[in-house]
Amino acid sequence: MIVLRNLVKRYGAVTAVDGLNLEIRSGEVVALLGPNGAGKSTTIDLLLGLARPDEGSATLFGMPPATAIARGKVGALLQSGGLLPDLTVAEIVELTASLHGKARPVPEVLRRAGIADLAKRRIAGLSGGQQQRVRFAMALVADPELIVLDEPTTGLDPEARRAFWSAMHEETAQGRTVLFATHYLDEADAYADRIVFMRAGKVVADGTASQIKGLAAGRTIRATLPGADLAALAALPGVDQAEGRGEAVLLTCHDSAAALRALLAATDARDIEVTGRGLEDAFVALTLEGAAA
Ligand SMILES: Nc1ncnc2c1ncn2[C@@H]1O[C@H](COP(=O)(O)OP(=O)(O)OP(=O)(O)O)[C@@H](O)[C@H]1O
Repeated sequence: MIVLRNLVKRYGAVTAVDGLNLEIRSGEVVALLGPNGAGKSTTIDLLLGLARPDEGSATLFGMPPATAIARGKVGALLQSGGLLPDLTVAEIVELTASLHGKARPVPEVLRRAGIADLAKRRIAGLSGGQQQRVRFAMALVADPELIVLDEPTTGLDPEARRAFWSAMHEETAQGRTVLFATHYLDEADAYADRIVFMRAGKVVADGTASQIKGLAAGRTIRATLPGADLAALAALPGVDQAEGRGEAVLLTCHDSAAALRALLAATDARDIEVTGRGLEDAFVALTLEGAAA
């Protein structure tokens, strides 16, 4: 559905996107994650045809982006712009609908975006979060097969974020493909089937949330073990490092199952907890790797 081949975009001395390759298949929900300035928004601009690549190509549905968009196959929610302040909420969504051959009924779309009660309000008087929901309604109204969202929940309060994702869930249950850029690790973890991690204009990791978390290597075992011999624990199979914490020990492991078996066989450890690393650890690890490179 989306094919990006060797995409390069330069702004003067800055290479915002640096030889990016990405394919997204129909029905996938993909998060584009990465630190500030990684090139997420530029990638979205290139795939929507809003910026021209210096090298490489972007195709949507096998067509140039502008053609796919003109056919109403793509709905997009961008970070800013796109709202005419003097129109009412219903008017701007109707105007967007009128630009497309097929469109969903406007009242249904306003309900889905949680703004049915704002239909007669002028855009200029809305809060930032309410305007963001209007953009969401505009993205949905053409009944697109692909929805592209650049940081869709920025400016939304926690309840509005939850409502937004619940609405998105209903949309994806109908088989839509979604690509969203986000800074919120919990959103990528909870809502994406696949996370594409970008850094310095390149894709540096691509997989399910648990595969990406796995890149922050290993799990931690915590157990109560008074008077532990830390050197002996560090030498157990599967263990990389052993640290003391009062009466407890903390084992960093590359193979937690082997470490657990050995720990139980060799010691009287009790109150044992095994925890995986989170997406935050992976985010920091992937970002720092780049800083060191
Ligand atoms: N119009 C522009 N002119 C000059 N530089 C730009 C322009 N747009 C982006 N850049 C630069 O390209 C790089 C990538 O920016 P981009 O906005 O794509 O990153 P991002 O991952 O979306 O960041 P953020 O998470 O902060 O929104 C940054 O260094 C940015 O300063």
